[in-house]
Amino acid sequence: MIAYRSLRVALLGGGSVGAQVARLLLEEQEELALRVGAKLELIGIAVRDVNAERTVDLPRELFTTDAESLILGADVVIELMGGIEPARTLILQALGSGADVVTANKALIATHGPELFALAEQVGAQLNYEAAVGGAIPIIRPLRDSLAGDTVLRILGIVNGTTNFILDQMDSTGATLEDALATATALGYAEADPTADIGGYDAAQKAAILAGLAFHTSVPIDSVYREGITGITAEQIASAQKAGYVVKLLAVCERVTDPATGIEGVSARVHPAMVPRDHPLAAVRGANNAVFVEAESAGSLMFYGAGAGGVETASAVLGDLVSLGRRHVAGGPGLGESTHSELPILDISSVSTRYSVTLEVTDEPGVLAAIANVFAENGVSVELVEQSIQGDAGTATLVIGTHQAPEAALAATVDALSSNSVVTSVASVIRVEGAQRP
Ligand SMILES: NC(=O)c1ccc[n+]([C@@H]2O[C@H](COP(=O)([O-])OP(=O)(O)OC[C@H]3O[C@@H](n4cnc5c(N)ncnc54)[C@H](O)[C@@H]3O)[C@@H](O)[C@H]2O)c1
Ligand SMILES: N[C@@H](CCO)C(=O)O
Ligand code: NA
Repeated sequence: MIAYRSLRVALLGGGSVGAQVARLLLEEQEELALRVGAKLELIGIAVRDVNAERTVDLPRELFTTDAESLILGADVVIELMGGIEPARTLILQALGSGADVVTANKALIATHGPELFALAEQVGAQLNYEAAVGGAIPIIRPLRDSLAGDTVLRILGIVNGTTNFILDQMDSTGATLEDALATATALGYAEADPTADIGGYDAAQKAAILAGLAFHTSVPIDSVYREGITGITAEQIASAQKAGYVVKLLAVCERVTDPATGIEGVSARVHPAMVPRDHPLAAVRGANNAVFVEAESAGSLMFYGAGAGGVETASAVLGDLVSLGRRHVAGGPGLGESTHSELPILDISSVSTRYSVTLEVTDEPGVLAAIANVFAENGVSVELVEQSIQGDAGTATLVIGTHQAPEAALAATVDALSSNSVVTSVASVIRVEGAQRP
């Protein structure tokens, strides 16, 4: 096939991902032209500082600080600057001028997605964002396209590499959270300010994007329940290990029916969870990511690989570019977002799951029965209890595993336990995920 025309590509951002995208665009120019049916001509790279040191050797004349002028002459704009502004305004300008857009910007898609998709649809432009979730791992296109004929029931995702690395270090070496974070920082996994990762904010943005695609519903970022890993202790990891579980920061997106109202909707939440060691997600080690999808007809699927890294993420960006380049050549509008279901977004209190509750209690006759009674009174069924007596202090540690129970019932149980005279402290409450859907 002979490339019959040229597509002018403007790159916004020349950092970790942008520099690799630029390199691959230049090095693979001929092959990419054959795949697209048009030459992909890199017309410039907008950066903050044209003189900044770069790890990739790129032609100096491509760099500019004038992003607005650069996008004026582009057929395709690739946004790899990150952050909300000026990325949002530049993408709106690009779409408005008829250009197609590729972005890796999960923060922007999670917070301003509807505005961007509406404009893209209005002008018939394409907006692709495979790199926004799971870096190199194909997960956006599978949900948007391959699974478009199925009904997705639930997604369990390890979508943040930094926290997975930290929890894996704690699990495999017994390290504290502080020590594991220091290792992650020294190895370049964690940012100087790790709040977005360890606070679960990055994962919550990805959960909002995944839930929206899976359930054909707009899922605002502020409707995603979020807990980070900052409260996770070496003791919790060791206790989970003893019981045959591993602790992971999970993004859980699922169809739920509120037990109180019977309303059917969807829920998206991010929190640490115990996962059985024989679940495929337990095998996701280090900074890797994986998204486990349960669909009505397809059954269980897992998408696994590098969730970050400059060149790995560049793979997803180039895939998006080739895909929209082909459509650009063939003509016709882009793939619109599918949000026709607009299911109610239900609060975390509507969710039912299993829990592991660790209590410090006084060690005397009748305590076990009293504790069991509190669970029963609040409608939470106990699956197993483990007790370890702590020397001569007259206290014992109880680890109680529950059957599936509504979040609201568990919260009421924990409240009642906290004020019960035999309970010295509720040491830990952690959700248990990865069981078959009932
Ligand atoms: N690095 C990864 O592994 C990874 C993985 C998945 C997604 N992403 C996403 O990819 C995007 C880029 O990430 P990165 O790691 O390459 O970032 P980076 O910080 O390494 O690079 C950002 C680039 O954008 C330029 N830039 C930033 N603000 C600008 C402005 N106002 N005007 C002009 N230029 C500006 C900077 O000069 C720099 O060249 C982000 O949205 C990020 O969330 C990154
Ligand atoms: N900070 C993110 C980068 C990829 O989005 C992570 O640790 O996974
Ligand atoms: Na991806």
